[in-house]
Amino acid sequence: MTLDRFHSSDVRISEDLDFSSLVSNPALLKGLVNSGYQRPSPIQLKTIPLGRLGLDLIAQAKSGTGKTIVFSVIAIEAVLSSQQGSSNQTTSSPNGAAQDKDRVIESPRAVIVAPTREIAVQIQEVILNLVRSELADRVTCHVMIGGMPIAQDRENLKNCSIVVGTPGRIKSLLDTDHLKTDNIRLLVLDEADKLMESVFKGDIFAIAKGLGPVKQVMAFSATYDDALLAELDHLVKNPVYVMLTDGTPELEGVMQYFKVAQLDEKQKKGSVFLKQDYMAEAKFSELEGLFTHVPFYQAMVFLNHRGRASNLVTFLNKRGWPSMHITSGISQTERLEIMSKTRKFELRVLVCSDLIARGIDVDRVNLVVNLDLPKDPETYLHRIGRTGRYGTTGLAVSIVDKAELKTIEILQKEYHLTIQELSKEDKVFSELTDRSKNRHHERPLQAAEDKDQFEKLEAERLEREGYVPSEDEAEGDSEVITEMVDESQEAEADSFVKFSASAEPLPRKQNTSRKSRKRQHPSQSSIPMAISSDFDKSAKRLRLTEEFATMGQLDEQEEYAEEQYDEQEREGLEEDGAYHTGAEEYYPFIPQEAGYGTPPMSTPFYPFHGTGEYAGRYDLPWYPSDQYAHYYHSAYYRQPATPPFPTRVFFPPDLVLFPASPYSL
Ligand SMILES: Nc1ncnc2c1ncn2[C@@H]1O[C@H](COP(=O)(O)OP(=O)(O)OP(=O)(O)O)[C@@H](O)[C@H]1O
Repeated sequence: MTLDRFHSSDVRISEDLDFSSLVSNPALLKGLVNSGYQRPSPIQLKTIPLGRLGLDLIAQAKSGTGKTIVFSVIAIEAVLSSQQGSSNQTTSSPNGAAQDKDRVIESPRAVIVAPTREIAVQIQEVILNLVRSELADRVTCHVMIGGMPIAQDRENLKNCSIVVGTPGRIKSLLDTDHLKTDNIRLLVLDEADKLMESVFKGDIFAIAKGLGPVKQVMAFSATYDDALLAELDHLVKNPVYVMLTDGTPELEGVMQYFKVAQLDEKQKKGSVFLKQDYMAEAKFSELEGLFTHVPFYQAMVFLNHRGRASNLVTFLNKRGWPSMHITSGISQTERLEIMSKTRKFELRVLVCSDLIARGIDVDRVNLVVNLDLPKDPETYLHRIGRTGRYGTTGLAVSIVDKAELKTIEILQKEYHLTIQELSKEDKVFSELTDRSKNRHHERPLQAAEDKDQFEKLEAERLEREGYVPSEDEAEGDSEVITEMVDESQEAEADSFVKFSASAEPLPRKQNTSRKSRKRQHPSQSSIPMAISSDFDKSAKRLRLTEEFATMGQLDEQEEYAEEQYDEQEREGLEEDGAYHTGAEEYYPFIPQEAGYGTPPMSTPFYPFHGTGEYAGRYDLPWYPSDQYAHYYHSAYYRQPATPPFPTRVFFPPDLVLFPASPYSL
């Protein structure tokens, strides 16, 4: 439900029209009104009539301006119109509702593909809301995504008018002939530019081919670049283009700021490892300051590091901000649970990777924070588009280190984004934090129960305000580790280290999926070679290559690839209809007596630091010796670096694994 409140021109239309001029079926119209949609947005006004005519479309409109409704309405209308005149046509009541005795058994008429499971689930919810009151018997919609039992999909396909899913799962249902294509007339690609990237492209083209020639294809996104548009042209024949933004699709209602996190003098002298760690901590405490001063209802915090995501969640929960995190390493059931908690307002903060930078719609999110900057400007725009939904207002703050400032400059200069500095001394900051003023990013909470829930969460948090971290947490055992570093080489090593920012204009990374790396013998991998050549025995330290320094970081492409891998590789395991985590594939050798059991897939990889083949095969941060694996492990988890080391598990021929510390888990 959407409140009657300020909406920016991003979603306002000048015509005095409502949905009745766009939708002919009275039951669908009622569904729109019941879901809170009165007046169409510009993209809805322009695109729904074209889609209903059966035209191929490539449409672009800013984040949160209602693209989902466009293709949902077109898909539902396609189902309804295909039922007219067919032999199993229902007897409709005067208002368009079907009689029970005439319940329609459907084979799919439309397939909607989205790059992530969360987006697919969200689209299904929108469609079910639209058909709930009067069309539930005529339009069935099921979501088919990786990480969930495929047997359920096969069952659901026995009566399903609209399939919504992720590429890998849809392709495997097509390959196994469970998804019948005879009646499919419409293919929708949501977040189409993402679906044209190498991770998905093969599957998308295979799906389009599998569906046969006579299809309407519609593609939607907030961002396209020329190369991806050219790819799309091979798929969407003779498209009508509806492009609603010139240049950068910056949302009018989202104010963007950046804030620089600093190290103190003592920290600046730390080792490169420790400086990374200190910077992460400095960013955490900037975030805490921001949360304490700037009022918000819900926030999404993006970062590029799985291990740090779980550390941040621990940090925030201790301080009274109920938080959870979603990255690709989390099992699908858990991911859905976390999204549901976010939607129910049980969480104040969702910590996430770029997996959910796109498409996710949580109306109460009025603050987005980047703790690391993303790799490309499109992802930046998608991230900040998680607030300011449907022309409302929101705040986006990037907490950056000095190196990342360069990326901010690129976003400002080359992409013409208005990102202002936010420093505590600023007027802007005091305005944002002045509770007596009408803050531009604050929006009313929609439901009465939301207000109660907000008060409850705030009261709980205030009780914990003034949380003092334990000594371990505050200082750790970093001194011990610092001593291991030869300071004379500090500057040299620093020159190898780059955080996520780049002086180049935000390059795209190549797709290096876990699948491909997993199968590579370490001797074939460039990463171990690069490290070992930089291992200076006399100085007893590593010289960091850029690749090495960024290990442990999440890569957006890689995360998406992992989703695909999960879907395709586990297919065989799911024949019995049970859900297999795949842990047995990833950790076949971890012996029970080591004290772990088999870790679930949701276990982040980064508590482990390995050497030799183990690291190469399982995509762990790689070290040339157990000493250095331990060194990094200790620096990362703030454990003493002195022997005795934590339990070591040896695998032939030269495999060493350090267990995660209790601190990190
Ligand atoms: N006509 C409308 N009137 C009121 N609210 C609307 C309307 N259309 C969409 N909305 C609401 O706007 C929000 C954003 O819509 P939606 O998720 O479809 O945007 P989007 O353009 O697909 O965004 P993204 O690019 O992030 O995927 C949703 O909460 C939706 O309920």
